[in-house]
Amino acid sequence: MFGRFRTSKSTKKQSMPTPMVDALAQLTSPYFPHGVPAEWVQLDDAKTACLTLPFAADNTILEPFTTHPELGQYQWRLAINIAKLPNSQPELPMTFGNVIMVSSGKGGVGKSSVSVQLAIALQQLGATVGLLDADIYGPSLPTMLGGQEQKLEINEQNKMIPHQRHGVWVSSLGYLTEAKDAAIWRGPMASAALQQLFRDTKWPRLDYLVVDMPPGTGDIQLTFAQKLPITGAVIVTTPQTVALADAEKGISMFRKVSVPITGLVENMSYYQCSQCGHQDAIFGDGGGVAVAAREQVPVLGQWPLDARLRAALDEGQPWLAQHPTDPLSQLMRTSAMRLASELYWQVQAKSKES
Ligand SMILES: Nc1ncnc2c1ncn2[C@@H]1O[C@H](COP(=O)(O)OP(=O)(O)OP(=O)(O)O)[C@@H](O)[C@H]1O
Repeated sequence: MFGRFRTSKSTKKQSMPTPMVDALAQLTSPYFPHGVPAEWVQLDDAKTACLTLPFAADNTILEPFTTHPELGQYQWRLAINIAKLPNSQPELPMTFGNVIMVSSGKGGVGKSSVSVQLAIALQQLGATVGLLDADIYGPSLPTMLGGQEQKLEINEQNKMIPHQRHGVWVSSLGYLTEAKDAAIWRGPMASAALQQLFRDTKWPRLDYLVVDMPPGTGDIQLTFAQKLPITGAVIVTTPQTVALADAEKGISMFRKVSVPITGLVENMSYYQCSQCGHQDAIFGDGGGVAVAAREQVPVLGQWPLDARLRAALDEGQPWLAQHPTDPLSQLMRTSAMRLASELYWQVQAKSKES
């Protein structure tokens, strides 16, 4: 289901009819804010077309093509060839793929859970993904992904070999030390350790590196945002008023250091009763969406508070990995697709400005 061709080269090139080029340019979809560039499409033959995307996606992105009066005359297939985008530190070499920081002003809003699930979702969308646990005071990724008993190996070049968990390459202090020992690290020591973890992990060729940041907007987050090559940041918040003020602080911190905010995930948006399906906005209704609108940040998704998500993470077996076709997993994959496309389009827009 999630396998993807990496390139779309076909031997014979068919020329594209003008109505098709026009329809592509005018196609409307959240993933294509400016239409679809004709060079992303290739006709395999008179009836089949291939869309090659520079960001991670699954076949659901083809829906507006297959239902379009003009484009729907073709059978569509999807290929991806993920672009390596410029980052916030142009002078630093980009060896980690596109770096996405997942951040929250307030603790406990589900930042680590969202990081894990976005990383797995991006991998399910055909990308090679790394996940860095920068939440140095409480590295929780080993619990959420499992494999705590297996310590990270160090090679002859003193580089850490990341673990592969549920298809994602993971590096965490929690795989080096006990979580309780990591908590003693403070200030400059923590900041240096983080940068070391970032650089001294022997990542394979990644399309995306998702970084689970420590909660808050203090010095450590600021140093990290300034010193590392970041492509975009994701803000996680609950709809609760106390979380929203901190989410806004996070947004302004990233803006101060010129890191683009790719989008916002509103986590625990509502609770859905597993018995009757009734939805209850127990942390308030749409607060994250309102902040996003005010700050002009795209909403990547509104995720429910769901006991199945929590139980799966507690067991080190994330829901997405265990139930990839479940609607809840599709919802998280849709957010990841939105993240990948926003990252691409925002960076494109910025490079056109400069
Ligand atoms: N949408 C959700 N539905 C159910 N449980 C959730 C959801 N999101 C997070 N949780 C649970 O809430 C708890 C806190 O989540 P998590 O550790 O991801 O938060 P955090 O913001 O990273 O916390 P910290 O500030 O400690 O780093 C975890 O037990 C997690 O499984």
